[in-house]
Amino acid sequence: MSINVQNISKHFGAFHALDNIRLDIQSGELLALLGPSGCGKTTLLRIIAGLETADAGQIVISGEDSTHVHVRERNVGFVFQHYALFRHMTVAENVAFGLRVKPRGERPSDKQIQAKVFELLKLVQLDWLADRYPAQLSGGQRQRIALARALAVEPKVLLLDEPFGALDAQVRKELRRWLRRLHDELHVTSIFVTHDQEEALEVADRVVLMNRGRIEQVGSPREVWEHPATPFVARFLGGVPLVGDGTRPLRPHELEVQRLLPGTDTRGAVVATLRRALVLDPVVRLELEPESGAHDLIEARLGTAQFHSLGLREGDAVLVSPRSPLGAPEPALA
Ligand SMILES: Nc1ncnc2c1ncn2[C@@H]1O[C@H](COP(=O)(O)OP(=O)(O)OP(=O)(O)O)[C@@H](O)[C@H]1O
Repeated sequence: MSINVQNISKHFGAFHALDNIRLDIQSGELLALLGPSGCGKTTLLRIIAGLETADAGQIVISGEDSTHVHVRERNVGFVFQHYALFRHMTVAENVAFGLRVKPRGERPSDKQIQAKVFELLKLVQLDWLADRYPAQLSGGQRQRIALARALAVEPKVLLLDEPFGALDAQVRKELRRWLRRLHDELHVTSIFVTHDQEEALEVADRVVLMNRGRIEQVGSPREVWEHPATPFVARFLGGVPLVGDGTRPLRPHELEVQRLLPGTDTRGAVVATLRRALVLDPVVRLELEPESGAHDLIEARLGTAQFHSLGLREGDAVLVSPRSPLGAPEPALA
């Protein structure tokens, strides 16, 4: 189901939380809303869901103006970071919930509900946990059950608000790959909110970068990564404005790092101290502290072989400059 967000604005008192948002989401797409805390991601998601009303603009779902359609009628599924499962119900009862509360005429039979629950638990690969209670599950398992519960009513649209936000880094990584595979199987139009750029770039078909209630850029992960449309996007994707004002911030893979030797020409470059080198073969992430204090820590990323050939140790002085030519191939991510 396609979704058209048409000129949506929202104020909270005098605060302008969303400013004339226009966005077309294609049927079957997995879209990430990415941006810093407070930029309006959740507000936009809640307006699409019908949990919040906009001051102006329309939400069109599948060609129908849904702006004033009640949340119950919109047929959207939700998974939120803290959208707890019902503690007193087993996993199977939780997943069945949305079907059991359907009006009598639409409610499937007990047998159909049981079959559907089993099918969904298999889909999220947790059918062996059907009789457990939420307290007996890990955080990651709980979020997978929350997703199964959201899918039970066959929503037209799936909305996920930082669904893996409360989980540790390793589980997050596993779950986002799993979510991508699940989406490839189901093709439910899905929007997920995250402030984690890696998560958005890895999982989504397209990424919407938001800043202070506005959209800065919409594009495929590759487009936004390779061609950030605004300095904000470049900075948000890890860039630093290395060489003076007015130039595009450079991202970690766009930086060259050399050992600082006596007599080295430092024009157009930044002198820094290597604070930390994290080897994540085939890549090394470097944290560099600029001498001038003009920047925060700078992150650079080198291939492991190149890093070893420089023979750098933590505490060494280095010279950081734009890699030339810009757009040289990025060392593969770990
Ligand atoms: N009910 C409300 N009343 C007043 N202000 C609100 C309300 N809901 C949100 N805001 C404000 O609107 C702005 C956008 O909030 P929103 O939750 O959409 O941001 P977000 O991008 O999802 O942030 P986060 O990543 O921290 O969840 C914030 O500055 C927030 O303080």
